[in-house]
Amino acid sequence: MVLCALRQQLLKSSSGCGAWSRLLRRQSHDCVYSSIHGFNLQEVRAKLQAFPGGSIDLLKQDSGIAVLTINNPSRMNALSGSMMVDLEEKVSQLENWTDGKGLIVQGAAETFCSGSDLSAVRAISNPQDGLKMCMFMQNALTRLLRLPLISVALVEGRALGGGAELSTACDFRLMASNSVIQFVHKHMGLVPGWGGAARLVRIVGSQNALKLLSGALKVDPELGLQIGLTDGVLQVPQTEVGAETLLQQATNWLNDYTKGPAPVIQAVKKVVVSGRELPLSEALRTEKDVFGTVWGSPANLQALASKSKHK
Ligand SMILES: CCC(=O)SCCNC(=O)CCNC(=O)[C@H](O)C(C)(C)COP(=O)(O)OP(=O)(O)OC[C@H]1O[C@@H](n2cnc3c(N)ncnc32)[C@H](O)[C@@H]1OP(=O)(O)O
Repeated sequence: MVLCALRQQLLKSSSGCGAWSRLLRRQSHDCVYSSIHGFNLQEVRAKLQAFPGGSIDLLKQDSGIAVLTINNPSRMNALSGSMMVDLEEKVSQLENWTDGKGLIVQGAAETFCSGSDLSAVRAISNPQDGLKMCMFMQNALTRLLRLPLISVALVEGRALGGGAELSTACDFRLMASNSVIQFVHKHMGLVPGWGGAARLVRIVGSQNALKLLSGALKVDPELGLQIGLTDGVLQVPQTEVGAETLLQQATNWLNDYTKGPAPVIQAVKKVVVSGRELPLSEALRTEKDVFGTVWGSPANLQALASKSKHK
């Protein structure tokens, strides 16, 4: 993300046309805010680091599926300032993971995330600091959603406030049978600020989003399925030995969408992101560029040679 400001500068000084400026413009989509918006990344990072606690743990597996764990159990996995910085660093690592295909975001100790750490929120309750944190988290969560990996939020227990917003920064949400997603912002005198409202409207439509935000409704798996916030329900394992854990169930679910070579899976995600976010002409040009990376690739040539049938 340090590169954002540089890219913006290059964009301004480039002639405005041609492949190079198009490439720069496309890459600069990764950041919502940079120095031209008065956003100073280093300053915000330093401010957030003053509120330590917990961690964000990343496990990249040989299968190409990574697990990102929000780990602050004594505060129901609330996000401290240092965890926000940690999250952004882990997103950077995932952006550079060439062998990656999928990502599962989960909470430690049987709950997802209770939002931002209220002790940090109280300490930075002035508008200037609040907006800086908001811009930082919008950048980090936008980059999370745009990763060239198929991502799933595994929601167990509660996803509250910023935790609910975090769940919308994944492509899919799987809810454990005992779980609840709740945008509690109204009860805190707030609205979502980490991009959660914009993403929610795109996931469930504006009517449902309005109900969820204005009523601070508790979304259980049944309601989640009904409105399209949830893509599947996982059974909380009983105590018997041999029962599948929620993480195993989520991995099995994700496996259906991540079978195949990493470059192909990543290309699929890229064309969907551009279709979702760009105006049609630009999305079509991006699709052409991504198509160019897989046409004649080893996976394509191998499939052609095997004369595969799709019965
Ligand atoms: C972006 C905007 C935001 O995210 S604003 C934050 C929105 N989130 C909230 O308001 C959540 C507030 N917390 C709660 O409602 C409850 O603690 C929930 C999560 C329902 C859990 O209840 P319960 O199972 O009874 O446990 P508890 O209250 O005893 O909590 C255990 C310890 O965790 C803490 N905790 C919980 N959430 C937070 C949080 N967001 N920030 C900081 N600490 C949190 C509780 O204070 C409690 O700590 P302690 O054991 O009293 O020291």
